[in-house]
Amino acid sequence: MTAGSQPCPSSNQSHTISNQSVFDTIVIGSGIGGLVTATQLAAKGASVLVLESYIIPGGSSGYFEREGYRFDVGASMIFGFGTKGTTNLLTRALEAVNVSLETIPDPVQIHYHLPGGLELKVHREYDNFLQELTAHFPDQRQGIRKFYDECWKVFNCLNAMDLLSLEELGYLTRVFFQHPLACLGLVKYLPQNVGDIARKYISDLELLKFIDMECYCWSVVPADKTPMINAGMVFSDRHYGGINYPVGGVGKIAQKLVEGLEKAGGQILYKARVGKILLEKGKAVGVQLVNGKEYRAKRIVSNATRWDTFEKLLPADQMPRVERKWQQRYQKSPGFLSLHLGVKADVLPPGTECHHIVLEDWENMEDAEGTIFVSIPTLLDPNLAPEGYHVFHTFTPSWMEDWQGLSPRQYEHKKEEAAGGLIERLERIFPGLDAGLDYMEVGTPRSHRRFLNRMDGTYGPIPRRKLMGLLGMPFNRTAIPGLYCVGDSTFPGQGLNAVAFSGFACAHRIAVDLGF
Ligand SMILES: NC(=O)c1ccc[n+]([C@@H]2O[C@H](COP(=O)([O-])OP(=O)(O)OC[C@H]3O[C@@H](n4cnc5c(N)ncnc54)[C@H](O)[C@@H]3O)[C@@H](O)[C@H]2O)c1
Ligand SMILES: CC(C)=CCC/C(C)=C/C=C/C(C)=C/C=C/C(C)=C/C=C/C=C(C)/C=C/C=C(C)/C=C/C=C(\C)CCC=C(C)C
Repeated sequence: MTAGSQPCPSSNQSHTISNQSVFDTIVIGSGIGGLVTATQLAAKGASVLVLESYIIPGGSSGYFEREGYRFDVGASMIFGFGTKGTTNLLTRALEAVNVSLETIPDPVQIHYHLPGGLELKVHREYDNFLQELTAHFPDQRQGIRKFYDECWKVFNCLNAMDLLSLEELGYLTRVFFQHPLACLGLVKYLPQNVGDIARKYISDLELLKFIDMECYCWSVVPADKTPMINAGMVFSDRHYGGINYPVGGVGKIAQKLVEGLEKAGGQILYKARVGKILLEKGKAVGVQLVNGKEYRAKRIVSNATRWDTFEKLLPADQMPRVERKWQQRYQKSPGFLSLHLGVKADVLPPGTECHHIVLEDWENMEDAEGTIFVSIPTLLDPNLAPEGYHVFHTFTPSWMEDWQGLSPRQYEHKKEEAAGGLIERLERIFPGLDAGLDYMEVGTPRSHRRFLNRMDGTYGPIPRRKLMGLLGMPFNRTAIPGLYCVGDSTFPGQGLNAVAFSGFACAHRIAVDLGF
């Protein structure tokens, strides 16, 4: 990825910001977590300034354009655009600032191509999915139904209530009186992981490996380390609100949120890289950009990862004890090696689905370049590529260590070699892929660190060992008064709908703190 032909940011990108001495809130970073916090607060009447180091908003949900193709940089399978219930947090976040986005329903969440010829589609229709899975494991029929039905129990609890800050006693009391059973249900599942529940119902080892993959492909850890609350959301919402792709690409979500933010009186500044969070008497009072410019606010929110926040924006040697403890529980997941491909349309057989997972040997599921993810968004929105071509985003876990200490030539060579290996493996599913290539741009964890500002290019935090479900994930307040975190290193973790939740919660907590 190079910055060369990035799209221009929206119109008011002059570097002047209204002459305000102290904002109610400054948000560092315009990922979806940061933007949901900002829009929620602006909608409540708070004065908000978002500072984004890049030239467009969105972070991992951004995009870039090359030769008529529009590529999503990271997030590609979008939850949270449902039309009913309370868990459709992206729809709600947009609505709160009077904007909306057209989306295209995806009939199949994932087409799995797994070891031993296990070919399987997760249909939007729950019963169709269960039928297809049961056809592969007929003697596990009951267990399959019971396991996935238990995931629905979690989802139904969440989908019954307003989702706001669990750090705010008034909300907790209200929600408990309104939905006592749903709250008790969630309390029961908060410390649990998927693996233990799956093993209650399922005995077939291959099926348990499949459940591992069902978790791994979004949580980057197997079922034993994946919190049940998150699985309840993912395994049910894909059949409830569904997976829906934004018309115009994933980048539109952030663009619309910015439009809503500005309509509500909030401001955003691009190319504004925060170098330091300013503290006075131990309290966060402002930020300093790397160019020396300072902005002050009553509350500071960091949408940078926890590692970036507490090791770079604040002095690493003064890290609060709770943050050290958090680092003992969670580590950085690998980043991704991403191939952004433009491919001739005739490579794809009719009926090809948008999202694919490819793995040849169960032993390699968690290895670097083990599992391959493919997303072909032009099957839903053809306007993202020139006529007759598709966008073909292929990515696979990859560690920063493998890309360091290389000369520019070695780095380019290694990228080409890795891309060649992935394309060769994908030829089994998409014969003619290599010959049909029209364009290729390769991103590595180094690209993610450079363009998304994520330490080591990580996808996000993963437990170092089996933890008690979600109980170890911090909420939005931090040990530093006046400083909050939002995004995928806060409860409940990775995923656009998950970071949208963290944004709702963070804004709610700040609004109560500031008396809005
Ligand atoms: N990283 C990936 O490759 C990837 C892939 C798929 C999905 N996702 C998803 O993307 C979401 C991440 O969302 P998020 O809200 O946590 O944040 P994010 O990482 O998407 O966005 C953070 C934003 O903060 C900006 N930023 C960081 N440090 C800054 C600084 N010092 N000054 C100014 N700006 C700064 C970055 O440029 C970025 O725009 C998660 O849902 C994750 O699961 C990520
Ligand atoms: C009061 C009392 C007593 C109590 C209380 C209790 C309570 C209330 C509790 C509550 C809780 C809550 C609210 C919670 C919440 C949660 C949530 C919201 C969650 C969410 C989640 C989500 C998620 C996880 C998502 C995710 C997703 C993802 C990550 C995705 C990804 C994807 C990918 C990567 C893809 C790829 C693939 C291909 C391409 C194939």
